[in-house]
Amino acid sequence: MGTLAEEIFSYKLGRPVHAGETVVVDVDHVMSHDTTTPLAIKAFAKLTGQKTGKVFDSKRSHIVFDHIIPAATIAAATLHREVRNFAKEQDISILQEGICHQVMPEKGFVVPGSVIVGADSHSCTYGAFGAFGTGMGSTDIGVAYATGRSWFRVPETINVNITGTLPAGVYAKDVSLEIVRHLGVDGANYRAIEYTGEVIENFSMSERMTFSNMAIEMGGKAGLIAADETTRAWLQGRTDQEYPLLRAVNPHYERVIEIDVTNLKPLVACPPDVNIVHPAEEVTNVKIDEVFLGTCTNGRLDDLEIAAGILAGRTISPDIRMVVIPASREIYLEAMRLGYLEIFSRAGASVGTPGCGPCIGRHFGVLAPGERAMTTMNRNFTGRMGDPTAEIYLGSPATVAATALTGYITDPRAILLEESRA
Ligand SMILES: CC(C)[C@H](C(=O)O)[C@@H](O)C(=O)O
Ligand code: SF4
Repeated sequence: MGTLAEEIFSYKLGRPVHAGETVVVDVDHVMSHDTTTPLAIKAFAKLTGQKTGKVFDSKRSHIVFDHIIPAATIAAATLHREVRNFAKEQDISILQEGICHQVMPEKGFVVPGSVIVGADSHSCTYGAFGAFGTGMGSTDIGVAYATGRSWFRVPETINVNITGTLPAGVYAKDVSLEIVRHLGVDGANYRAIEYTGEVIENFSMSERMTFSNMAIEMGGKAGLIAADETTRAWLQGRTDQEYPLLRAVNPHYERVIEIDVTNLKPLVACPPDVNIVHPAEEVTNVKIDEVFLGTCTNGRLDDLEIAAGILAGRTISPDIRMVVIPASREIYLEAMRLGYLEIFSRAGASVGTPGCGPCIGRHFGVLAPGERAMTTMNRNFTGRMGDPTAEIYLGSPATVAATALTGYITDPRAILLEESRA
């Protein structure tokens, strides 16, 4: 009996567990990536003895190369080599086919009711599958690699209940930004956010992942959505594992937030914080230098489809550069088959290898001093995409595609309306 977070921990431990309790849990999977694994290896080596130590289970330990792939600098290439050597010693296969948070579910590692820890803050994305996924520092992940266990303080839960009908031109990302606007960047510190309501129930797995992904932008420990038939259908063919469809039972939520999306407009988060949210139509005078479509928030097939729909047969503003990076190889290949990549390329975009790309400003589209980017990312922190004086704006794939056409932040409804008249 309890919130979804309490139900998951109760299921894992085989006894009723309540918020506030500190528990030690056998984790189902442990993940780190090219940027965080080197530090995790240090912690792991300290704990286990460099030469003799073995990870708790090499099939449930995952290293993903995604943040700087292919290596952009000698330093990155050297780190990659160090991690490759560790992976070989430990019999861990390195996943090199996209962003960790996309690839982990695609490979069937994320099933409802499981607990997954990752050395990346957006590991909360797994909550979209009714799994308790959470990000931890590399030291904690080193310990999890060694022992297969992690400790948690079972979090209190904020329920975000989303109702109404999404207007045309408004997407899951806009709703996510609206939630951050409500809660603030620390409004869910060490809380689980549990998303419920008809809007969530009708959303695809991809749209649900956008929500769960952004839980950490409010300080959330997890961003949970109860698994259902949509989850089951997505997992079909990806895992043979049995799993429970857990849901909250008579939950006691710390807070309930009701959001009706019926009158929502396309939104933009302005720098330097994700909760500085304005309707796109109110910031249309902002001149943009680069647009970026991708990331673990919005680099999935439906995101590319929305943007391709807007860009088909058009070319981007000559004053702008556009970068498109599908979140995984699976998405890349499907987008290629469906002709989206051709649409982007013909429109004038650079299409990149699946991975994080310019999201953390390490390669493929860094910003010069004073430049501005309009992106589908989850964070607009100062300096994230390159020079510290550059600015980052966040919005939906539609807003990003519409902006690519005009060179200024553009409400996608303007373009969609024009299309429906034509
Ligand atoms: C580099 C990594 C540690 C970081 C994170 O944990 O989130 C990155 O993925 C990000 O999005 O800022
Ligand atoms: S795509 Fe961006 S937010 Fe997601 S894991 Fe990579 S760097 Fe972090």
